[in-house]
Amino acid sequence: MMNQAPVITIDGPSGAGKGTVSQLVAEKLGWHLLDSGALYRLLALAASHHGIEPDDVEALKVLAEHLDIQFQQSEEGKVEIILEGEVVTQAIRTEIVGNQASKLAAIPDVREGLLLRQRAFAQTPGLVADGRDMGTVVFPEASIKVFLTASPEERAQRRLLQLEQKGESVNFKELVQSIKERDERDANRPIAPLVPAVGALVIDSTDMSIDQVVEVVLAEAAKASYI
Ligand SMILES: Nc1ncnc2c1ncn2[C@@H]1O[C@H](COP(=O)(O)OP(=O)(O)O)[C@@H](O)[C@H]1O
Ligand SMILES: Nc1ccn([C@@H]2O[C@H](COP(=O)(O)OP(=O)(O)O)[C@@H](O)[C@H]2O)c(=O)n1
Repeated sequence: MMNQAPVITIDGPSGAGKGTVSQLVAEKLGWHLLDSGALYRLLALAASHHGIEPDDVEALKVLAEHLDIQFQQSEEGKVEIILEGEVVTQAIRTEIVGNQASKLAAIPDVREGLLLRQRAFAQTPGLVADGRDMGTVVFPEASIKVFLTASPEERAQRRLLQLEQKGESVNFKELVQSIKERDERDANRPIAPLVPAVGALVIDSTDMSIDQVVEVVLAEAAKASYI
């Protein structure tokens, strides 16, 4: 499928900073944003609401194709995520939902069910897409592909701070373990595994600030004359 609008893909493991960087780059460019992980998280939450078991592939595929979701801009400019009429912006961000999402994301029919929905985000003036397979599968024609990573300990530390800021208490060792398990599952699944796309710019953000990472991506955008 050819996408008319330019696309920047930012893939990588959990806690690498994809969501934060994608949002800042999209704001700077005035482009749309696709948080593809949110779709897998929403599917996991919806499946649990509907009592659909992880092995009921047919029901999961139908659910993926018909997920009733909305991304609504609030008055303060924040995006609220609505699932079947209920605000779930925070509810989808727990480690439990992330883990469940990663299990469902290994099912080929589920990925197929979400594919067209993701491609539909590629609208003018452009799209910044964040996930695991944005550059490899969903937008293989993307003009700029980034693979953003950081050490597992650094990613767990960032996630810890993020969860603590939200008032959640988490055990650091369990978090490192959970992140490593999720990385392993995402990287070793047979379909759309987490790997850098051919030609991707690999950024290891372990010792970089958010602003430094954003600068590197914007420099690529400038080279492509998007700025
Ligand atoms: N380079 C960085 N240095 C320090 N903290 C970062 C960096 N990038 C992201 N963070 C923080 O780490 C947390 C996880 O980032 P997030 O964008 O949610 O990662 P991802 O989408 O890859 O899972 C956030 O609290 C974010 O502010
Ligand atoms: N494009 C994508 C995005 C997410 N996912 C899956 O969905 C899970 C949650 O994604 P996420 O991007 O919200 O996770 P974090 O990086 O924020 O922890 C991941 O662990 C992946 O298994 C995927 O398979 N493909």
